[in-house]
Amino acid sequence: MTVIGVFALQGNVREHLAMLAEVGVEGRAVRRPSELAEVDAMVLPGGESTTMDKLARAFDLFEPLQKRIADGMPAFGTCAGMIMLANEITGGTADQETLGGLDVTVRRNAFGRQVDSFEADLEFAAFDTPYHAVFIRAPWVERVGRDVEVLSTVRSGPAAGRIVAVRHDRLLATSFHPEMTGDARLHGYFAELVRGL
Ligand SMILES: NC(=O)CC[C@H](N)C(=O)O
Repeated sequence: MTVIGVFALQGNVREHLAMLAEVGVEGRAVRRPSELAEVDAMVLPGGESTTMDKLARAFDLFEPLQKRIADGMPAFGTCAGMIMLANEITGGTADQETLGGLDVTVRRNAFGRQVDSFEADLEFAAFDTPYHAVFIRAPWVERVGRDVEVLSTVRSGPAAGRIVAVRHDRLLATSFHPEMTGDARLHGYFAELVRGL
């Protein structure tokens, strides 16, 4: 039975667990290395990436997480979670570190201060109908490596063309919060990826 952990030191943990339940996967909150050792994959939620970085280190989760990801554990990073997975970030604080693994450069708070949050309908090749996405002080992807697949971009407005969902092998990342709108299709997509291994 597949078990997907949710990084539970910060962020919308309950909402992600509810989405995983909806797509028929056992979800489990992960706060300790011993809990990480028991899951097949991880969701890294939104929140504040600088705080997540510090908390992960304070709870001795940073290195075990980094190692599991480097060893091929699937991970789904959303918003701050996307930042945590990125190999490279811009707009970070001087001492901010990421777990890495996802060959992209991500710009933090990219959509500008005046647009703290917004919603947009996105197209995904894997879905028949648009996916309604909620962005909160969101990052965007500025560079993608050769093996990274762009899953979705903003369709209109000043940020048109900006990359907001990517997949790199077993790593999936979105700029937005897929746990907030009741649409479990991205969690379903991730669960399929994990089950297919
Ligand atoms: N909603 C979010 O996760 C915001 C991300 C936050 N701006 C960061 O840089 O970590």
